Amino acid sequence: MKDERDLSELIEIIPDAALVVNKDGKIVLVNQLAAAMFGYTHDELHGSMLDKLLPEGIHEQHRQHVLRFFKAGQNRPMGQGFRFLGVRNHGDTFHVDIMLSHVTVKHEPYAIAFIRDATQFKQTEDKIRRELESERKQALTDYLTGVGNRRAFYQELEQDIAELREGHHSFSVALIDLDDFKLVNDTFGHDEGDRALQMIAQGIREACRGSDFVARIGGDEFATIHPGVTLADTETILQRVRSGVIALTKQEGWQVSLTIGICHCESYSEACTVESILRTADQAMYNGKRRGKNQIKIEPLRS
Ligand SMILES: Nc1nc2c(ncn2[C@@H]2O[C@H](COP(=O)(O)OP(=O)(O)OP(=O)(O)O)[C@@H](O)[C@H]2O)c(=O)[nH]1
Repeated sequence: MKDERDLSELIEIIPDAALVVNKDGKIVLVNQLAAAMFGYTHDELHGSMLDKLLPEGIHEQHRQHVLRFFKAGQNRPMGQGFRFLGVRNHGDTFHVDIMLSHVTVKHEPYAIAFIRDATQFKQTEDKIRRELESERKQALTDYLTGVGNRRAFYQELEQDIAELREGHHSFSVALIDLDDFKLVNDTFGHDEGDRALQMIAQGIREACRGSDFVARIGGDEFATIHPGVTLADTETILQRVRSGVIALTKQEGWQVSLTIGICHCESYSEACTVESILRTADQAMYNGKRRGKNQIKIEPLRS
């Protein structure tokens, strides 16, 4: 670039908001589009510090950024992860995408910044992020009861096994099967059966601790994971689950009891796999069913 005049003519004809700052962060040139974007007249911005266009909270961070930019000597194309919050004349903030290029005028280094209002872009990004998050949640939630589904249960269990392997907390898994639930459907109808499942899921969740995980993994079968517990703690929690659900269903006239099988993992061993933990808890539950239902059974985890 030959001189400042060339540069000021150039930035007026480009179709983006643009400004030129020296290495102290002072605005030495600004085009009409940039002034309008930030709600100033050209003269109000010309000669001001760039800080004027940024929220106070990021002034220091931005100064460091300018220093690094002049030191590194590299340009930053639009869309390469450089987004700042701008502040307009009247104080409202908005997201801006910035492209930075080095320019030398009479042997002095300057930065030329092309600025785009990213408000719309940011809103779209946020919307997509929220939609993805909600889809992810839905994919892991049981549609009827709102607790986790089978897929979520497997994910959670795999996570707990991985943490146990790294030496973290012990955990227990319980399979909770409703006794003679068919009778509820047969007596009160399927819709009432659905309502019973919803209330039972809620009852199980309320009887568990906040850190426990509850899922419905089959029609009338629930599963829970209890991190950081001893076997005795697990029994206490599941006694509470059992008596809570019995009281709740008695109150509603359904009279549902539970048979529960527990597998406790105290420390990591080769036997700590999803399959063998579930097989063990299932065996315990099956023993409970065989011995008359409405009880809690525990099986040791074997390889
Ligand atoms: N309302 C409703 N019923 C369901 C749902 N999923 C499964 N069931 C019912 O749950 C009952 C399960 O029956 P079984 O597997 O024989 O079990 P059970 O009657 O609880 O008997 P035991 O497990 O041997 O004590 C069946 O009547 C299914 O129709 C559901 O989403 N909604």
